[in-house]
Amino acid sequence: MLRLDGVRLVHNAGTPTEVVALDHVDLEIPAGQFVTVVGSNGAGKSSLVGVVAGTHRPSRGRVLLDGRDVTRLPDHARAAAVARVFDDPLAGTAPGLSLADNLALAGARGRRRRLLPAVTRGRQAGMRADLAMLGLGLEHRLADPVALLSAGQRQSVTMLMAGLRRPRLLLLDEHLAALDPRTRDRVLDLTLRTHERLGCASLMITHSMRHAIEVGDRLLVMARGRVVYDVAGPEKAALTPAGLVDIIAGLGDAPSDRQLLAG
Ligand SMILES: Nc1ncnc2c1ncn2[C@@H]1O[C@H](COP(=O)(O)OP(=O)(O)OP(=O)(O)O)[C@@H](O)[C@H]1O
Repeated sequence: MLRLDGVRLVHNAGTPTEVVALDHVDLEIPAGQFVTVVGSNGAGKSSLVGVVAGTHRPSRGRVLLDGRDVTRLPDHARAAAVARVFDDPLAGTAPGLSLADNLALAGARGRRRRLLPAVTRGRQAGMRADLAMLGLGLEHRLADPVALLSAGQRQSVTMLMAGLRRPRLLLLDEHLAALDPRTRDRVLDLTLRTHERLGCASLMITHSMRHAIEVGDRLLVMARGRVVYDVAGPEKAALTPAGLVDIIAGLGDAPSDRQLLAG
């Protein structure tokens, strides 16, 4: 589904602040596979997501989605196929619009029609059913502006909206990082259900060693812009948080305090 061939990404190329964020990245993720990604601060994880989403253009190499070369396509041209959820819970929703309008827009995203679709009674009932699954009481607040929701409620809605777009690829960029433990578990549960329901490929960046090991089918470790460790199945299941920290530390990248704390 997703394929990267020899991807290199250089920030601020040709200037004194030039940084090689990705180098020689070859990666193939089939539809239905859920991949977790860990690595120290600055290892290149967000750069990888940016290259796949189309916000960063590689200096070398190719990005293919379902066999189609999208390397030169901007992010908005990939929006129908790729949904991205950021670590900032306030980033994924339009605060001035109602919850109903945000959900309606999510359903229309990536399609040709740009106008806000009418929210019919039937659609409202569907929205209420989706929101009820979050267990946050949001099914009674369809008319409220999203700005009135808490950060955790907004991130839950953002995850719901990502699924409504029926993407082929879910990019989760530390999307659980800012949430309290209970909301984090709910959003993770919703993430996994969305992945299963869509049968899409998913790439989840995390600083939680436990999530990296316990969630998904395959685990990648990045260091200095490269994928340096790639495990799946029993080998992944046999890892421990402490062992994974040791692997990262052994790569010469000191694990951050955040990783150690996240365990
Ligand atoms: N827009 C940018 N301009 C210049 N350098 C950048 C930019 N974005 C990232 N970098 C640099 O590229 C490298 C990889 O950064 P990236 O954000 O991909 O790492 P990361 O693994 O996601 O880190 P973190 O865990 O801290 O979020 C770092 O050295 C970073 O400073």
